[in-house]
Amino acid sequence: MQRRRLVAGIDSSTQSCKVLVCDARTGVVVRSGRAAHPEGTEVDPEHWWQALLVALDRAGGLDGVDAVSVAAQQHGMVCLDDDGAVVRPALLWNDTRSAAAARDLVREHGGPAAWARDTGSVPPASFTVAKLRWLAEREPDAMAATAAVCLPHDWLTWRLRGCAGGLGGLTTDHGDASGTGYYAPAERAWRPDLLALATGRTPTVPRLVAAAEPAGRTPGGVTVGSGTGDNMATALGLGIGPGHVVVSLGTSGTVFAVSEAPAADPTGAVAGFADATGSFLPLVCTLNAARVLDAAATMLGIDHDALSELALDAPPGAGGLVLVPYLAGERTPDRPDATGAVHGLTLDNATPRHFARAAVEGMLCGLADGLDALRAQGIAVDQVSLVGGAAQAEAVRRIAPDVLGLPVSVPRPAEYVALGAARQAAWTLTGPGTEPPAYHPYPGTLLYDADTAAPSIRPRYAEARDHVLNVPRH
Ligand SMILES: Nc1ncnc2c1ncn2[C@@H]1O[C@H](COP(=O)(O)OP(=O)(O)O)[C@@H](O)[C@H]1O
Ligand SMILES: O=C(CO)[C@@H](O)[C@H](O)COP(=O)(O)O
Repeated sequence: MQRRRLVAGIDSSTQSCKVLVCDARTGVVVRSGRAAHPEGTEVDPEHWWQALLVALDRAGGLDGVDAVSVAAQQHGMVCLDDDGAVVRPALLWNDTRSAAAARDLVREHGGPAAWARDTGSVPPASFTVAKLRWLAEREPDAMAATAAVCLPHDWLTWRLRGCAGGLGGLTTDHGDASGTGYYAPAERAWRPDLLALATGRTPTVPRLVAAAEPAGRTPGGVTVGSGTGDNMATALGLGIGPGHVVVSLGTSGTVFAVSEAPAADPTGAVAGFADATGSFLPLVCTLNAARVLDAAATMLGIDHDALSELALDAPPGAGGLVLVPYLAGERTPDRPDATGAVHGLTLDNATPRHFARAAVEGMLCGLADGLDALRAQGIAVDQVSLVGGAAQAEAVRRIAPDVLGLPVSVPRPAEYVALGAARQAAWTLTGPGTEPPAYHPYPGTLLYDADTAAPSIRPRYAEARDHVLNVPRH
């Protein structure tokens, strides 16, 4: 009898590292492990590596595993010197200190329309290109010491491969590369001119590896897939097709779809990413999702289950109380210096339950704006799937259809980023020219419908949001 083949998928996201070891053919999870990442928007990549080793160990290691792939938080700036050592802690996607650098770059390369045309996106502070410009201006010695620049998943993939080939052995995939700001998704090629514009130099960038192509092997001989960004991996894990939109509520809130055509939104709301299969992944990202609920629960001194119960005990619209959720600044809309705000407070709605409801509604309204931005780019929206840590809250699932204006399906809670990475690893075993295996490992998707009696929540939110956005920048 043939031995069952196993694959490992790794999700190195903002808050933690998760590992799934799965049956290569079906995606059924055989074993799993996780480990926490440190807090903060600037992190020494060594912490990710150590968390990966712990999570992998908890998942039983790579024993019997035929292939492994890493998916990770997008955009993070990992700078390496000539010897391959990390030059300084990585600036993460949610670090906004590069906001002015992003604005300068947009102007210098001819404005938003030119960036959208050339790279599919108008780079905000989150993109690697803006972080590199910040580095060149603020830490020129670190920039001078930077011989190569790569992304979190590139670096972890290289470490898994024992750093084989030195800096020249670094690899990436087209999906994650499309979040750098120096890559053209429509041409599937790097834009060294834009890297030079940001840095004044031409550091080495990783070799682009196609979908289903291996990046190499671990020292123990396990095949290593190209890996990808965490959102691209979610799309692979869910196996989404045209018309199917995903709303992911992790540290970031993302709204995305798979598309056959590259996006180029000059308003900057939609990032025109590539996906991990050779297609495209138009995506809207907010800086404020699960942590808005974390903060609301902390403020009320309760846990997530109690927050969810309270929110469901308050009327739709929270009696006019509106929470604008820009707690970490915001990326969409591009207001890195914005702060959160509470509007419409009255004696009647000044209760924990109204506040809990306003937190859930405010977080979801940010994503509903994202859905509108995707539609404005001609993306069909027939169905919405809700995933990520905050999708586990019953209040989020039940309120989401009212705010998003669509029925919402909630796939069984699972680690879809890690599952997508595992699916990519399995695909690497069959190689280019083949289809990825069909994974249906999680029956039990729940469908939530809109409450037809719910008042419209979004107009009030839009009023409060615009009030916040109209506060002059200082
Ligand atoms: N039941 C729940 N209700 C609301 N939020 C939750 C719940 N369970 C987990 N979370 C939140 O989800 C977040 C982690 O989600 P995850 O998708 O793993 O994030 P990331 O991929 O960014 O690391 C944390 O902020 C956590 O507090
Ligand atoms: O910046 C983006 C997408 O452009 C984020 O979605 C990051 O990729 C982080 O993801 P999570 O840790 O929130 O999953």
